[in-house]
Order: sequence, then C-alpha cells, then structure tokens
Amino acid sequence: MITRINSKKNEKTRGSLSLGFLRDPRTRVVVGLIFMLFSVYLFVSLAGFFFTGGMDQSLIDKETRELVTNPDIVVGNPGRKLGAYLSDLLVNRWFGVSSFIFCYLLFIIGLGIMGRPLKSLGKKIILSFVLVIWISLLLGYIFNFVPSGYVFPGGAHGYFVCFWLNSFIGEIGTLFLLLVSFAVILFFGFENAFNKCVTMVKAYFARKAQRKEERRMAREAAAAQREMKTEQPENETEDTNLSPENEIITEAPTEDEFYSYVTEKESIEEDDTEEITSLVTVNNQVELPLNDEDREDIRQDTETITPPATDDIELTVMADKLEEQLTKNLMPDTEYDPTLDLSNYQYPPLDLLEEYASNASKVTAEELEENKNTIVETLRQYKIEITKIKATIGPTVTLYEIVPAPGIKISKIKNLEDDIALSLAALGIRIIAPIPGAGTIGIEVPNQKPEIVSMRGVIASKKFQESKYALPVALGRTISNEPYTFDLAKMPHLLVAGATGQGKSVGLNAIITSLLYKKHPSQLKFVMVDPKKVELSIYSVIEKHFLAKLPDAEEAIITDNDKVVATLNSLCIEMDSRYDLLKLAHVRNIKEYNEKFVKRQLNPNNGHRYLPYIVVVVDEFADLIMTAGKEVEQPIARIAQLARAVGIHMIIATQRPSTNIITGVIKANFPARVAFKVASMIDSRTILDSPGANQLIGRGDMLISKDSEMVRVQCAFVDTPEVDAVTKFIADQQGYPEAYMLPEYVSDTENGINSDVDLGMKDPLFEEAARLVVNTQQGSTSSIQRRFSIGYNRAGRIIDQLEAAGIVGPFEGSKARQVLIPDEYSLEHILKTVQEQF
Ligand SMILES: Nc1ncnc2c1ncn2[C@@H]1O[C@H](COP(=O)(O)OP(=O)(O)OP(=O)(O)O)[C@@H](O)[C@H]1O
Repeated sequence: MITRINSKKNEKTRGSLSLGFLRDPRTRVVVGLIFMLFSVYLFVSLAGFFFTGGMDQSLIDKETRELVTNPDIVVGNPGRKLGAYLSDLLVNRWFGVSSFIFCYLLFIIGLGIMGRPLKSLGKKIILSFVLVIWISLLLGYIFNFVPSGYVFPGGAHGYFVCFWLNSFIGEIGTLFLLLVSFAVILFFGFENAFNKCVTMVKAYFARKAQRKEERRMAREAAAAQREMKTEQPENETEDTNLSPENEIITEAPTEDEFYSYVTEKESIEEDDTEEITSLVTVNNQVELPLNDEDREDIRQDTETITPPATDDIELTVMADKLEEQLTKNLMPDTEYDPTLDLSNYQYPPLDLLEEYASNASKVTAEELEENKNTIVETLRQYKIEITKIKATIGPTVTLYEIVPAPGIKISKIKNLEDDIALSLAALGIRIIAPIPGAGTIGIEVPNQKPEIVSMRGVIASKKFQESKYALPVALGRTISNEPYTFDLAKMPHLLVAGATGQGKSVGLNAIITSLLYKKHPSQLKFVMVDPKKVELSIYSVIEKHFLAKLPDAEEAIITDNDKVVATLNSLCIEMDSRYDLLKLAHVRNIKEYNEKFVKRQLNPNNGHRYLPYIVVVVDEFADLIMTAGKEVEQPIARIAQLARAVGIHMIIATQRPSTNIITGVIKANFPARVAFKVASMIDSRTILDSPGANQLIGRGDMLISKDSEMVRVQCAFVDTPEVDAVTKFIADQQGYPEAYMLPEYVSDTENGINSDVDLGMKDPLFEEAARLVVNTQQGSTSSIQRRFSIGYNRAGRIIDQLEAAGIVGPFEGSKARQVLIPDEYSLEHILKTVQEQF
C-alpha cells in the first residue's frame, strides 16, 4: 500500500519535473528558436522545390536509407536532401502549395513557446489547418482540369478528395461546397476583416447616396438663387422709390438753413427708427451679442428650471463630454438640414399679393400750404411764434415739424392740442411735443386722401428681403414711408388692441403673411386661437405645413375656450421640455440650440430634435379672459415670462383694452404693444401707457410702442383673397403627414387626482418611484420594493400615492397596475402640479 503511494508520488514528481523543465524560460527560448528556424528552413526548401523539384524527383525516389546515408546523392533543393524530401512529401503527397502555411504555423508556435504573447494563438492554429485543407481542395479542384507538370498544386490530398467529390456530387456540387465553405471560413475565421469589408461596402454606397443628395441640393440652391435674382430688380425699384421726395419745406427758412436742418433731422430720425425697427444692425446682420437685459432674462429663465445639484456637476460634465465625443463619432459629417423633409417646398411668390394704386393719395401742394397756414395762424392766436416748419408726407398722415421761437414752453403747445385740432377741422391730430431727440414739435395731420400701403410693397422691400431676423415681420410704412420691419423673436411678444373695424385683423394677417413669406414649414409653427371662429379659419388649409395642435384636437384652429386652456398648458409643457433640452445641450437659447443641432453636435437618440419657433396668435383675448379668467391668464403670463429663450412667442389681440382684460400681469409681460384706433383716451392709456391711440384715424393707422419709444405706422393692407391665395399656394404643396403635435395635457380634473390619499404627506421616494414607474412602464409594488430596497408596506403606500396623483391606475388584483403617464415630460408636469398643490 505504502509502496503504491510512494510510486504515485514519484510519478507526480517526475511529471512536475518535466513540466518544470518546459516552463524554464531558457528551454522555451531554445525550443521556440528551433521551431522558428525550422519554419524558415522549410520555407526555403518549399520555395526551392518549385525550381528543382523536377530534377530532384528521381533522386528522392530512392530508398530512404540510401538517400540518408549516401553522400554522393546530391539534390538541387536549397534544403538539400531533407528539404527536397519534405517538400515533395508536403507539396506532392500531402497538401500542395498550401503547405507554405505550415511555415507560418511553425513560426508562430515558435514565438508562442518563446513566451511572446500572441492573441488567440489557438484560433490561429485551427484556422491555419482549415485553410491548408481548403486551399488544397480548391487547387485540387482546379488542377483536376489543368495539367501542372511534376507539381500537384493541391497535393495528393486535394487531388484525390476532389476526385472523389466530383464523382459523388459532381463538379458543380464540389464548386458550391468550396464556395460555401469559403464563406463560412471568412465569416467565422476572419470576423473582423469580414465586418470591415461589409462596413466598407456600406460606406461606399452611403457616400454615393450622400454625394447624389449634395448634388441635388446644390442644383436646387442654384435654381433658387436664379429665381431670387430674377425677383431682385423689382425690390430694388421698390426701394429707389423711397427717396425723401415726400419731405417738403413749406415756409420761412432759407435754403441753407433748410438743408442743414434736413440733414440733422434725418440722421436723428434714422437713429431713432433704426433702434426701434432693427435694434442694432451692422451690415444687415442682426447677430447681436446679448445685452445685459437679455442675460438677466435668460438667467431668470434658467433659474426656474431647477439648477443641477453641485455634486453632480463634475460627473455630468464628464458624461456630456463623453457623449459629445460619441455623438461626433457616430453622426454623419454633413450638417443637418431641417428643410430636407420638405425639400421641394416653394416660398409663396410676390405676385399672389396685390399692388394697390397709390397715385390718388398724393398730398397736393395746396393741402400742404393750407395746413401750414392754419397751424401757423392757430399758434399765433395763442402767441406762439415759430421759426421753422417742415412737412413729411406719410401714407396716411403728414408730419409738420415746427421749431418754436426761443422761450416758448413745449407744455404750452401740448395743452393747445385740441384747439389746433379744432382749427384744422380734422380728426386725428396728434401732437408730439417734443419729438424725442429732435428738440422740435411734431403735429401729425391726416391726409385728405390716405394711401393704402400694399403688403406686396413692404414684403418686396429690400429691408425685409435682406433681413436676417429669426421671425421677420413687415408691418407697414412709417411716416417717412420707410418699411417698418421688426423681429418678433426680439419683441418677444405683442399685445395688439384696437376698437372694432380699425384694422386689427388686417394687422394680424400682415404679421402672419410676412412670416409665411420668409419661413420654411420646418422652422415655424403657429398655434391659432380664434374665438370669433371666422378670422383665422382662412389658415386651416396650411395645417400640415405651419400649424400646431393638441394630439386629440380635430381642428388646428382653436375656437373653443376649453381647448384654449388645454393648449396653453400644453405650450407650458412644451416650453419646459424645451428648457430641459437647452439645459442638456448647455446652450442659452433656441438659436444656439438649433445651431448645435444642425452641426450634429446633439444626438437625436438622447431626445434632441430641431426646434421650430412657435408663434401663438390669439385673435380675441377679451372673450377668453371673460370666460376662462385665471385659467388662461396664468399660462399666458408664464409663457410670456419665460418662453422667449425657447422660441415661443405670443401675439394677443383684443377689441377691449380695458384694465380687467389687459391686467397688470399681462401688461407687465408684454413690453411691445400695437394700438389701432381705440375709443377713448383711457383705452389708449391702458394699452400704450399714454394717450394717442384715440386720435388715430383708423383703417390701419397705428401706434407701436416698445421700450418707451413710440412709432406711428400705417399698417400694410392685405385683403382676404390675398391671404387665401398665399395659403392655397402653400396648401397645394406637399406638407407633413400631420400638424405639429404639441405635448398632451391632462387637466387635474381629468386626471382625477384622488383626494382620499393625502399627497401632502408624500413619501420621500415618491418622485423617484414615479420616474421609475413611468420609465419602466411597470406599476407594481414589488418592483418599487426591489428597486429601493424597502418593505412591502412602504412600497404599497407609495403606489397608493402614485394612484392618487393619477400616475398609475387602480388596483387590478394580481395584474400590475396600468401606468397612465406615457413619458417623462408629462410626468414632470404632473409632479410640478402635485408639488404646487400639496
Ligand atoms: N391697413 C389698412 N389699410 C387700409 N384699409 C384697412 C387697413 N386695415 C383695415 N382696413 C379697412 O378696415 C376694415 C376693417 O378692418 P379689420 O377687419 O382688420 O378690423 P378689425 O379691427 O379686425 O375689426 P373687428 O375687431 O371687428 O374684427 C377692412 O375691411 C378694411 O377695409
């Protein structure tokens, strides 16, 4: 027994000795080197065989013993007798030319033994054998048909196996077998190379398709440019008409005085209008560095979107950088073009709009003389002497600018406003005392034959055509006949008021039309609210191009007040989700966001999307506020306060500018206001914070106030048939499959917040659990229990609270509860509501 144990021990020791010997690095180097040198020797011999094999044939056919012992037998192979013998054995009797692979195999085995770490050595060995056999078969197959002298390229193995296969499955069958086995070898043996090949082929076709697309876009751009060029001369003519011909000096000053005055006035006037119309404009570019006010706004905006916890910042930044890098690697090189979905979209041509004849409206010299004399006379009655008077003829009013004699108080002239109006026997006299920055006094007197300002003219104007505004609007002409344009995105919202029949609807149409002329459907969406049901219905045909609506809404134009509340709240959700996207993208506003998206720096897989501007148009706000009150006021105020950075802008119109309609909250958030003629001075004060709108002459005559500046503008006239033609032109083109969908909004009464459970005593994990449930779309107690490692009772309480908040449905026995909220955006809104209410 003991002896047996001892002998086993000895065997073990011997085994470990021999293994130990092999593990000795010196041995490994020597053995590895032997393998490698032998592989080189074999390679040289095999190569030599193809030159000397024929001559050596008869010699190596001798008996092995003689071959080895007789030094007189001399062969030509560089590996001499052994080399000649091995080559003949490997090439002719075994595997043919593929035997070269044995050299490779011996070499890498040698390397492996020497300790050189080789990746997947085992796989390489197996693959080498498989290749030896396959190549041998292939060459055997080919040289079955072609004679090849003394060499069998496929070796005896290739020759005989193919011979047998041919008799068994036929030549074609053998060929198929070879091809299929080749594919299998490629697929399993050279996976990476195979994938690379596939990727290369795919990339080749993708490049081809991309080049094709680029050529197509270039062709379209060239065509669009040609089209623009043909339209250009018309615009230029339009603008050359705007010479200050309409300025007429009617009295007193000498020629020199007049010219110096005009130059001075023009420069001042230009400054004023520039500031109001286009803010700061350099070389027609409106790319502005943000001013302090903007920054403050954005700071406030971003503050309301929950700043990230400081601990998380570092990690978030790292994750973002990584994501940015990944995004860069994965995204295509070309810029994203939002217009590509509707790449054939044509902007409406100018000839859809009418050109209203303006000849009849010229103010005659007699009219000017008469008015001037009356003004001078009237003022003289009140002992007000003037030194200069100058007239500027506008489309509806003529501005008489007077320079009073030294020592005359401006307030005195202002107090005489009514008397002068009476003496001039015309409605709509407005006294501007003094004209800001000019030191003169302006008296605006309506023209006897007012001119109709054509929408076509202002749209065609160079100023509008070349504007680079985000939301360009051409609203009419100023007193000096300049087109009045502005960027709605900078306003950022508009309050429009005017008594009935004074041109409000025409004004709204002018705003919408100018946007339709400049924006692609991918860049702009309208939300239209029309309680009067008739004013905006004209736009319903462009639903699939330019309108946005709630997912369950049948009509895109909202006429029902209940729907308005839902839509405004939905816009708040859209606003919040846009802020989230901005935060994720580390940008401050929609412009920067879209720029980043276009440059493909934002990955759509992370929820990023191109954001169109949204313009909300409410035609009769008074109706809404009367019926829905706070319910509409709150979301409107919220959007007005916050939405500018995310590209949501509002235009709210009302017939009744009384304080119960235009409340302090609304007013505070709408710094830009447009007043058509209103009934009383009180109304004018409500809308503009100053009188003046009551003295307008109607029919599109309006005052626009922004940042305490006031401009009188004649609104461009665009008639219903013109709007019809424009919308029809758009509607006839291919649109999106449906209107732009706003996020779903579920009101508290609809979502049925359950009052049995006290949401004021929410579990600290309530919000996290809600996110888990919505993200996984699983409303089970056990999943909450598992995820947060809490007891069943606590998890049950949380699920009851989720039910109370309308996030999951009621208990359904053994089945998991239904999750009622489809996505995180909707959830965040509900969480916010719950937080506010409890
Ligand atoms: N810019 C304009 N130029 C010339 N005429 C105009 C202009 N704007 C309005 N008008 C004239 O005034 C009429 C009434 O205009 P509009 O329908 O816009 O008024 P409104 O203020 O919208 O009235 P309501 O509030 O009752 O709808 C128009 O039909 C048109 O004849």
